[in-house]
Amino acid sequence: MTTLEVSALHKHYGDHRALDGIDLTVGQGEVYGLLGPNGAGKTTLMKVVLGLQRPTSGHIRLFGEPYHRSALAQVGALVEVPGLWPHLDADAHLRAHARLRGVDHRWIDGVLEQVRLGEVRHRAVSKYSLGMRWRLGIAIALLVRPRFIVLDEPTNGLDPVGIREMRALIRTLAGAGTTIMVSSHQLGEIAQVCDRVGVLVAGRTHYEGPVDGLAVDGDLEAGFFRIIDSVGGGVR
Ligand SMILES: Nc1ncnc2c1ncn2[C@@H]1O[C@H](COP(=O)(O)OP(=O)(O)OP(=O)(O)O)[C@@H](O)[C@H]1O
Repeated sequence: MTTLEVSALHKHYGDHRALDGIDLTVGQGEVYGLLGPNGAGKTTLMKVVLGLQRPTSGHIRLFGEPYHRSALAQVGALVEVPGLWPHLDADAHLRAHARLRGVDHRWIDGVLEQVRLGEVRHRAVSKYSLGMRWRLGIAIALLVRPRFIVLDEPTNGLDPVGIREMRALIRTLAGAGTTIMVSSHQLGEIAQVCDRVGVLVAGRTHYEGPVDGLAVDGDLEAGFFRIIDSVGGGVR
């Protein structure tokens, strides 16, 4: 069973083709890495999949069914920096989101443990590190106990410790059977955590397959740049 199938997906802003015929498939239980230079269309793709942007044309299937917004109840997402209230603590954030999404408050304890924020649940978010803020964003996404999680650059701005924690969290979630799509500029991170990758350049899919298949003589970066160079640098 596939979790996500995207075919011939277009999103145009006037004359600008942010997505110019994307094809990709995310299998159930897979950690799928979305790679691509700035402006490749990674965030736009995620927003379209999450129903935050309307596609210009193309097809999406979620959980094996034609796209329908009701399926989004089983999808958790963190796209761009999580919107948090600095003066509130993690507990208050999760209670507010649980109320909004009709989720039982009893999940909150478990979710806080999953992202390892249990000990600081009563500390105001203004005193959190960036890594802790990202983890709270993921905790909010986890409240609905999603089958599929979409994470847009969750290691952006994190130090090596924060990156390692995020990697561990992604692995834990995947180990529990959740399908994950994660975008990143960190090739090494993607290689360590993902089963398969898709490389987008200028709104199109230029590679999809195992991480190893992207590398040239074992060099992931060389493989990545070979793709980008083959499409004129992907500059937009
Ligand atoms: N609302 C918008 N209106 C017009 N153009 C947009 C809009 N959103 C995105 N774009 C353009 O669409 C293209 C794809 O942007 P997108 O943010 O999806 O790329 P990305 O791969 O996520 O880039 P980055 O790695 O920098 O986050 C870019 O050229 C961007 O300028």
